[in-house]
Parts: sequence; structure tokens; C-alpha cells
Amino acid sequence: MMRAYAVPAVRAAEAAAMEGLEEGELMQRAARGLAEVALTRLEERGDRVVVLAGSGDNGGDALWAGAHLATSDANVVVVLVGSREHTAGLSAAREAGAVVLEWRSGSAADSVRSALAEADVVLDGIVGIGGSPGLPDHLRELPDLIGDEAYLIAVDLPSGCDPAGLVGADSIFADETVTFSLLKPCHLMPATEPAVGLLTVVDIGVAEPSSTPAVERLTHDDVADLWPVPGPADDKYSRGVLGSITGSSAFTGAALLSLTAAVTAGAGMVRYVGPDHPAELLRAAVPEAVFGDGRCQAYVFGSGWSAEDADETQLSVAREQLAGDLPMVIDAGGLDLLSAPRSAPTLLTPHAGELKRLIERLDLDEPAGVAGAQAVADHLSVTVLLKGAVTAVVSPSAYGQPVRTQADAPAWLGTAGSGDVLGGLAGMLLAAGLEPGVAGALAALVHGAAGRRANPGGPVRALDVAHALGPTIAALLTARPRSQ
Ligand SMILES: NC(=O)C1=CN([C@@H]2O[C@H](COP(=O)(O)OP(=O)(O)OC[C@H]3O[C@@H](n4cnc5c(N)ncnc54)[C@H](O)[C@@H]3O)[C@@H](O)[C@H]2O)[C@@H](O)CC1
Repeated sequence: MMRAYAVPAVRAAEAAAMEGLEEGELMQRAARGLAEVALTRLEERGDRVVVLAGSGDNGGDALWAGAHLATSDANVVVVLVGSREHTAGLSAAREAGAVVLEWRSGSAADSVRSALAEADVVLDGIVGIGGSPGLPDHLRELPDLIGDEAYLIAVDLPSGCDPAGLVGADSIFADETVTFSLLKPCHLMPATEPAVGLLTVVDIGVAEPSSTPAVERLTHDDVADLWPVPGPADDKYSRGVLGSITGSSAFTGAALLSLTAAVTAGAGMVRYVGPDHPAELLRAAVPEAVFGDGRCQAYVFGSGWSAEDADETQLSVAREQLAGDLPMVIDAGGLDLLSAPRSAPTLLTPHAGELKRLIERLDLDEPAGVAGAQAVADHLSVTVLLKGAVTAVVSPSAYGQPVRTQADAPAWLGTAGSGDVLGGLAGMLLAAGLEPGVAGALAALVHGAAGRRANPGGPVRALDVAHALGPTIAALLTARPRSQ
């Protein structure tokens, strides 16, 4: 499990770690760890380093690391970009032989431009967790000035990223981010993670807070502890029966993909509710399915139909179940049916466009992203799984749960029908008794992993992803035994 903590919790943990240490010791540890990483990255690249140093302690880390690098014979140019700088760090860098330039306002001098264009490694110490979203105005052109060959290491976080990870803004896009002991939300959130690059954690001795993290991410090692593995006393009913109200005459494939995913991922049983056209196809393609409504432990509905042209039986079963108390995954067209809070466990699975529509229909204030998903989750008392390259699972604030994010999927998974597979998979997990937050995160992880396994390094079709679920789950379950 990866956990990221909000800035106040990080600051409190750092303050606790500093008690009993000499002043500046944490910064020294951070700078040494950072310099070690930079030295390794320099090995095959050259010896020219540019240190971009801002006003705060983040700049201090970068300056001290610059001093270490200069002592190790790197050719270091410091560029001071803030209104002031960490005095001791700057003196150390100077004494170690670094050249010091300034770019505090306006456009960059030629000396700064050529240092940036020729750098082998750039350390971004402009701003860290004390920063607000966006680069300072005068540094907007900075990303264009850094040579294509340079390896860009962000100190703690890429400057310009919202530390909370909620707002996308102009920022540095790093090849690697070196952070210290604790992850921050921006490292794992959809709006900011793309700027982070490879994430390296240097342990500087700050202990993990005991408070709830702001963001959590499941890793492959967590799957065995969470996946509903049947025991000898189980049968198809106790394992969970999923009702799938998916597909339509126009979108027959959505039903096929949803059911195939649920069956392949290990549903005890799947009941299909829908018109003849997908049903005939399903009788041949998913012989395990049972047709017509009946006793279920959870439902998935909405994939492959819209509320305007859905089949009448589908609509009436969906509406009846919506008013009932069974867990549900609500996908695609089904999202239009929900306007009032639901007390039973509910997982909505919109993509960004569907979330935007939902926010507009519900007349909520937040525009989009994780904040938008949170507003919907709070308004409807549901868990929202916002699909994307980084998928976020957001539960109502009252639950006190962290935002869960997963980034397991190759970009090839952005293909028609992929979401139908995810819906069937998540539905199967709800039917097995998992709560929506865990079911959503686990489904996103397994879906992404199956997307890789279906055709490593190349394009995938959704049906292959659904077929890859069984072997993917087996591999995840057998890679590490369940904890006791
Ligand atoms: N507290 C500690 O013990 C440790 C702190 N560390 C470092 O300290 C950093 C936090 O230091 P600070 O609290 O000084 O904060 P920062 O270094 O992130 O920066 C705050 C400074 O940047 C300015 N600033 C804010 N937003 C800006 C923006 N968008 N553009 C430009 N300037 C902006 C502020 O006016 C302030 O001067 C961490 O990210 C980490 O790198 C590390 O040394 C590890 C130990």
C-alpha cells in the first residue's frame, strides 16, 4: 500500500522528527539522498548540473545537494530564481565551486539560457510543499529552455504542482521526483502525477503519521489480502450473484464485455437482464450466464444504454433496484437515473465527460476532477470512481476515507468497451461483499494489470482484457501469500 499525507500532517511529522536532532539535520539528510540519486543519473550523462533554487527550504535542499555534487567533481551552476535564498546552502554551494547566476524576474540572461540548454541534469528546487499551483510568471518559459537531453529531477515535488494534487497547473514535468520519507498527495493524484515521473523516496527518518492518509494506492502485494477467495464451504450463491442490466440492441457488445468480465473474474453467478438481441448473443458467448432477474447480491447497470432509449424491462428493474438496498455499480447511461442520495453501497463509474455532465445536472459548484467527484460523492452519498490514466476512487467525506488512486493501466486501455469490462469486474466485487471504495480501487488495479497482460507493450481490445482477468487474478493471488 502506498500512502500520501496532506501537507499539515507532513509538516507535523517533520517537526516531530526534528526534535532531538541538530538544526538542519533533516535538510542535510535530504540533500545527501538527493545528491546520491543525481550522481547515479549523471553517470552515463555527463557532469553538467543546473540547480534551480527558490526562496524556501526546497531551494535549501537543492543548494546543499548542489554543494555535494560540486564536491564530487560535477560542474554545477546554481540559478537563484526566488526573491531570497537559503543562505547556508548557497554559501556551501559557492565554497564547493558552484557558479552562481540569478534569474529573479523578467526573462532569463544568456548565461542562464546556455547553462539550461547544456545541462545533463537539472535539479528543480524552485518550490516544494510550501508552494501554490503554477510556476511564477517569470519562469513560465523555463520548461522550453531546458535542453531535450537533460534529466530533470524535481526536489520533493515538481515545482508548480498543487501539493494537494487537486488542481492542474503550469508546472515542471520531471523525469524523476525525489521525495523525502513521506509521499505527498500530488505524487498520486490524477491532476499532478503525470508531472512526477519516476518517484524515488529517500528515507530521512520522518515517521509515518498515525492519522488517515489523504491518498492511498493499492499495490500488487495488497491484492491477496483483499480479493474474495472462496473457501471450501462456499457455493455460487455465497460467492455472490451479480445482476447485469447492461447492453442494448444498439450496443450489444457492452453486455458481452460486462458479463465476460464478471464471469472471468470469478462471480458466483451472473444474471442478465436485457432485450433479446444481446441476450441471444450472450446465450452463445457466455454460457455461464442465467437469464432474467432473480435473487442477486449486487447489480451493475447502465453500460451500453441510455436512459432515453433503454429497454423497458431494463429500465424498470434498474429503477426498482435503485430504490432498494442492494449494492450497485452505476455506469454510463445509468448515471442519468440517479438524482437523490442512495443509502446502499453504490459505486458510480463515470469518465471525465460523464462526471462533468453529472455535476451540471446536479448543479454542483465544483467543476471537475477529484474535487468534482468528491462533490458528487457527498451530494449523492455514493462512491465515485473517476476513470482516467490515473483512476481516482472517492467516497463521501463523512466516511473519513482517503482518496484511492490507481495508475496500473497502460494507455492502450483507453479503448472502446474497456469501461464495460471495469463495470462488470467492479460489480462482481460488490456482489462478493466488498465495500465500494475497496471494490473500486481493486477493480481499477486488476483491470489495469489485465490490460498489460493481454498484450504486453502493445494495443489491446476490451474483450482480450476481460479474458485476461482470470490469469491476471491468479498471478496476483499466487505472487504473494495472503497475510494471516
Ligand atoms: N521541514 C523539514 O524539515 C524539511 C523540509 N524539506 C524541504 O522543505 C520544503 C518545504 O519548504 P518551505 O516550507 O520553505 O516551502 P518551499 O520551499 O516549498 O517554498 C516556500 C517559498 O516559496 C514561495 N512560493 C510559494 N508558492 C510559490 C510559487 N508558486 N512560486 C514561487 N514561489 C512560491 C513562498 O513565498 C516561500 O518563500 C519541502 O518541500 C522539502 O523540499 C526537506 O529539507 C526535508 C526536511
